[in-house]
Amino acid sequence: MTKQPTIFMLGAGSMGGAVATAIRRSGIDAQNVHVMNSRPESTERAAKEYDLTPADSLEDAVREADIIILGIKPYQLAAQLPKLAEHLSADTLVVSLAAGATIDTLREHLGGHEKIIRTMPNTPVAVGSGVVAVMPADAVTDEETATVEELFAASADVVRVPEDKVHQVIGAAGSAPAFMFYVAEAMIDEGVMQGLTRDQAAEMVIATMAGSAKLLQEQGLSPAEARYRVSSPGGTTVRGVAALEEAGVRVGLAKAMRAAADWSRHMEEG
Ligand SMILES: NC(=O)C1=CN([C@@H]2O[C@H](COP(=O)(O)OP(=O)(O)OC[C@H]3O[C@@H](n4cnc5c(N)ncnc54)[C@H](O)[C@@H]3O)[C@@H](O)[C@H]2O)C=CC1
Ligand SMILES: O=C(O)[C@@H]1CCC=N1
Repeated sequence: MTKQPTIFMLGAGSMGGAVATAIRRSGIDAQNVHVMNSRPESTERAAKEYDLTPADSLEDAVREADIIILGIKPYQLAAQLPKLAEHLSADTLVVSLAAGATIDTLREHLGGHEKIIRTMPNTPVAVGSGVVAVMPADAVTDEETATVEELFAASADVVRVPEDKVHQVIGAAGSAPAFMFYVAEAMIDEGVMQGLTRDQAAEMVIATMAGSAKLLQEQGLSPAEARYRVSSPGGTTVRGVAALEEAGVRVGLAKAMRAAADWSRHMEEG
């Protein structure tokens, strides 16, 4: 393997932690992944949980990094990025995970730094089954983008998209695990309502969700075709699907994706 990059994770919470796990899974050693959270105790906790190296000094961590991953909240970027700017080398790659922060905004907060890759990941990267959309700034070379994509390759479907598609990506991937969890939660609750234990209901619903996704991926069927194959004429499934239609679940899911995308646009407008 060629020399490993030195990576600095600024903020390893829900998403940064998942990305840190992906980076370690890609084969980067713990000594080459430095982390800093809001407080020293939180930094120590994240370093332990994700098997990373705690950073003592922001200045040193930024100076030593080949790649900096921004895992802080969008509203913190304006205050925190200028602190990084003065220690950045021109060729340090800054990778943002943040919703609602454009490459132009990031560049401005980083004092004109050009080597920026915007991404939109989702939390299943933690278990090696995520999605990461990658949006490089114009000044980033294909080779630099590939270096970052390699960090995610073992943990996610990596998709390069133009930056203006990020809002649709948030609805379909970034926020979407929460929509799936919501569906799972509702189905588990109803299973309990009907007399299954919570453990039984959770096991069945989660295994069915995972199995259904795997079936679509492996058999290449459209979701509609896969659904038809479950639906016996005059049987139980068609009645269930009719109830979903009556309850407006299809429209509800579409509205959820649209609301997430609309809010993403709103965040970018500031
Ligand atoms: N949670 C998710 O599923 C997704 C989140 N994102 C993006 O990821 C980013 C992080 O979101 P979450 O992980 O959900 O938030 P979080 O609140 O779980 O994590 C934020 C982390 O930043 C750290 N932090 C706060 N202030 C800091 C400072 N001054 N210096 C260093 N670290 C600091 C906190 O200690 C915490 O670990 C956001 O920009 C969000 O838009 C993107 C896609 C999905
Ligand atoms: O809720 C959020 O704003 C972040 C971005 C996508 C998923 N979580």
